[in-house]
Amino acid sequence: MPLYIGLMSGTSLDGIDAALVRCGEGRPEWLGATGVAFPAALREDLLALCLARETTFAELARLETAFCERQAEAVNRLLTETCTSPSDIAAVGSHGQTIEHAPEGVPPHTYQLDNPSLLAELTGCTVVGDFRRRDMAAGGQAAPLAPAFHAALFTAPEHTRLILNLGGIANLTRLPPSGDSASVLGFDTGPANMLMDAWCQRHLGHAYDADGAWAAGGYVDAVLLSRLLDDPYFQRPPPKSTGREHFHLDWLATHLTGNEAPQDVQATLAELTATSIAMAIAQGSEHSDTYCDALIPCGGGAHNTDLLARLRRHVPDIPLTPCERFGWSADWLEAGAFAWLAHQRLAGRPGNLPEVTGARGPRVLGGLYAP
Ligand SMILES: Nc1ncnc2c1ncn2[C@@H]1O[C@H](COP(=O)(O)OP(=O)(O)OP(=O)(O)O)[C@@H](O)[C@H]1O
Ligand SMILES: CC(=O)N[C@H]1[C@@H]2OC[C@@H](O2)[C@@H](O)[C@@H]1O[C@H](C)C(=O)O
Repeated sequence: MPLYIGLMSGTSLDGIDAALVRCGEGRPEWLGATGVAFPAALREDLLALCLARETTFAELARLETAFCERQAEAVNRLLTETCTSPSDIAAVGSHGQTIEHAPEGVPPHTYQLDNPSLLAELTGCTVVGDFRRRDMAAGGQAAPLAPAFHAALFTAPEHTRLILNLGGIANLTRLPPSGDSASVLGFDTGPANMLMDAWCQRHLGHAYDADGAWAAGGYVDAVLLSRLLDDPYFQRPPPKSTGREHFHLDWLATHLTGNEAPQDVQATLAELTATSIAMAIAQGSEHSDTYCDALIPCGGGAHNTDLLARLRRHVPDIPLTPCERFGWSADWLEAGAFAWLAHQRLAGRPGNLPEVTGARGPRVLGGLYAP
């Protein structure tokens, strides 16, 4: 079965994840992975671009090139670590760095910084890029795309499973036991770590709250929590997707009185993530009479013990089941999704689930860049 590399650099802006995956007719198989952190200056520049959304073409090209060089570093390191050569790789699936995601914009748009042509030159591999825009052109949200991959990986007869990605943003996939892709549910539930990371950076100077220890020592401010949960995004029915454009520190500031202790705000943000996920799980169960037997957390937030404890309290009936039990690491699942999506592209098969994204129909996603 052919080998693929998936590259994902998510909304947390922490760096590039690369996963080596064997894809064929059966379940995708995880073979190895590596990560390349962004140098601090690149991270700052990317974050500034996401927040200010103003730049020059020359600056855009500089960032795109620097980003692409880090991607090539990740691919080449993964090839070395796994004793694999570029000729063994059917394709590299490159997500790119989301700079702006505005499915409700006029016109709707989603922009991922990427240069698949340069990546093909730097790695000697075929590259598939630009995965999201075809779904959006067909009227979809262009996100989340991972649910189709989750379905290929985790669907099992007689099991209803939930996959929960805890990145900057949280997205939930609900897989029915039937394997009927039309019944898969998937959407972004709201912030996972994005607000907690930004608040932690502002008050402690740390990129994130390791294990959620700071949040665990604070008190949830019930009034603030209820104000945050009043945001219409949480009540909106799917299809829906979101990002940094909506959930940022200025959004949080509009709900603060200024008298809150920073640590209590952190605890409240952790509770916001857990509560909004629990609401999304309940929403997903409304039209189903099957019992969910596994909630599988993935993404960096799967390491946040405080967040997982809050989730357990909100959803006591569904066992939290480690991704590793299925032969995959929670840290590399999203990168694996883009390896699988590249495989779908080469096979001429759709990558989106229209029931998830709201697109007019299934579409083959991504453009192909030969080496
Ligand atoms: N030990 C840990 N304790 C607490 N949080 C952690 C830990 N390790 C990672 N994280 C969180 O995980 C985040 C990174 O997660 P991940 O790489 O899955 O996000 P992403 O892929 O960038 O985002 P998205 O899935 O929204 O695109 C960090 O920013 C941090 O908040
Ligand atoms: C526009 C964009 O980059 N969205 C990401 C982000 O990160 C998590 C969530 O928001 C999800 O919708 C998506 O990524 C995953 C890989 C997806 O498309 O399934």
